[in-house]
Amino acid sequence: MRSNGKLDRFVVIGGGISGLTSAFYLKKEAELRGREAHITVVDPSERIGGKINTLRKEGFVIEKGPDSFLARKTPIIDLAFDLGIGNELTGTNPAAKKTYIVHRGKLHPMPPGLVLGVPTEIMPFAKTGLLSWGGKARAMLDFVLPASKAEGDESLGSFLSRRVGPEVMERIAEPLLAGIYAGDLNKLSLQATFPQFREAERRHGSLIRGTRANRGKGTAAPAAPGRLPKRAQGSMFLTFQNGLATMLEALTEALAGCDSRFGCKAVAFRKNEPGEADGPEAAPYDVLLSNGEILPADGVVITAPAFDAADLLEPHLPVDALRSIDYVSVANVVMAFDKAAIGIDFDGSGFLVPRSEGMTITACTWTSAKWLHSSPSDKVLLRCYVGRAGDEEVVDLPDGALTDAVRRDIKSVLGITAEPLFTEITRLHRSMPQYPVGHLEATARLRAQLRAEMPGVWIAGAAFEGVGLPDCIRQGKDAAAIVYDAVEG
Ligand SMILES: Cc1cc2nc3c(=O)[nH]c(=O)nc-3n(C[C@H](O)[C@H](O)[C@H](O)COP(=O)(O)OP(=O)(O)OC[C@H]3O[C@@H](n4cnc5c(N)ncnc54)[C@H](O)[C@@H]3O)c2cc1C
Ligand SMILES: Cc1c2[nH]c(c1CCC(=O)O)Cc1[nH]c(c(CCC(=O)O)c1C)Cc1[nH]c(c(CCC(=O)O)c1C)Cc1[nH]c(c(C)c1CCC(=O)O)C2
Repeated sequence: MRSNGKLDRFVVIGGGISGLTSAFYLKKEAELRGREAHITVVDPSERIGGKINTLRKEGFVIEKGPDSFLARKTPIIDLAFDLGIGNELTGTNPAAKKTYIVHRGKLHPMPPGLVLGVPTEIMPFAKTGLLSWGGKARAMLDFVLPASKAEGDESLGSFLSRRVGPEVMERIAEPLLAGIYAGDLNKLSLQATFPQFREAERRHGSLIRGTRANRGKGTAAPAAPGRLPKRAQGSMFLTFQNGLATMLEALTEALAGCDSRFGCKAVAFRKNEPGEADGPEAAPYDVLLSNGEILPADGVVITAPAFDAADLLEPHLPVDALRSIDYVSVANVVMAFDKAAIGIDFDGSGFLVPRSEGMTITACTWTSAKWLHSSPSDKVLLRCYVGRAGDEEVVDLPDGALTDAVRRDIKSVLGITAEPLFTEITRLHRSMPQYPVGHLEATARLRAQLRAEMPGVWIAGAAFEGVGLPDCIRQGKDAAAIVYDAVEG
């Protein structure tokens, strides 16, 4: 495959966590293989990191995008240690582990034993004020309803309403899962989001029984917790004590010697047939940039969102798999207060709001309680979320109207009327990919076509095999090995 005897040239499209990880591990692959690589990262934004966006201000560490990751998913922990920043990891405040759900305007603690909305302990579930007796009884039918014999994918919503009934789905599962995908459960693929649910039904004849059997298996602490700093051990969620941007800073340093084009978009992609392009610069692919530059490439990793990736690949391949991934727009409103002006000592990480409550916010994180490093000790930091599938117009309300709506909800649930010290609004348009039913097969087909028709080109990132930061990192790392294998031939 190599057309230039000395150098392997790679273009990474997208400077979010998937692309940066890919560039980092491409560099490592080159070292391992004893080869020399020239790597260029391209991104239309002037700012590195894609969705990751940490603001450090007045002693606060404010996450405007993702705020943490699941400790049991190790690729991000491996990357942290590969980057030499493992000692910066930190866990949630052990005194703020509870999560609440709003029901009829009031906060109810999530019953202990819920795993992703599935009850695994019967007593707390039986006692919760979140559900009616009918709703609880309907959920218990899961123990006796036969497992579906149908093969193939279905929606998360159809599965959950089949197994535990509409009330558990609407009052618990939907808000909880909206706190991951901001999605409509009736459209999200079960296989691409929670394949373990279907597996529980298949193997144990019941979602609840299966979830109980799996509880503790790989769900809590990460493998080899001993390598984590003490303050990170035993926590389900982790982050860095100076924010997720720590990872971007370490990656920037590790990628010194690589090239980048920030503020510049990849606009097209040319595949050169052998013999078609000549000269010392000739390469199997050319990536055309919005500034008119052409980057010759032996290997390309595309990590742009599916709709942007589709524009690039459309002239070469069928891209319906990419076009069928919808994206939901969300926003978050972060407010800082003087602790003295609030007068509540919150004992949880935050609360979720079911759609049926008719509020603007979908969730609220009591950030200063969940993450002790995030705020000075005499301050309170709240992060409120708006926008979910079917309710996205709210994201584009003008700043004043958005803040007013959020403050109305905070007043009605928490009684907070204090004036914020400052407010930070972040809008993330088309930011949450919604994996449609059949997503995994469609992705596999697309990748098989890429392998066959465009060796050396790969596609990875949040649109494909998991939206979580660790999943993006795993995909970026895999992409580096796959693309390098193809380039080395
Ligand atoms: C509000 C929000 C909260 C979240 N919270 C969490 C959380 O707490 N924990 C967690 O694990 N995950 C969370 N996620 C998910 C996670 O943040 C994302 O899935 C992940 O950051 C995506 O990384 P990525 O590199 O795949 O994509 P992105 O970060 O979107 O990067 C893709 C990049 O491609 C660039 N691009 C687009 N078109 C082109 C082009 N033509 N040429 C070149 N570049 C292009 C874009 O500018 C962008 O920078 C959250 C997501 C959102 C939106
Ligand atoms: C309770 C709650 C959740 N999520 C949230 C709360 C609010 C209160 C609080 O902070 O405690 C906040 C949140 N987190 C996320 C959203 C959606 C996007 C947005 O609007 O910003 C929202 C609204 C993304 C996410 N939240 C999470 C991810 C990562 C998912 C992954 O790694 O697969 C994302 C993109 C993690 C998360 N988030 C939640 C669970 C149960 C999980 C773990 C899922 C699992 O065990 O697999 C629920």
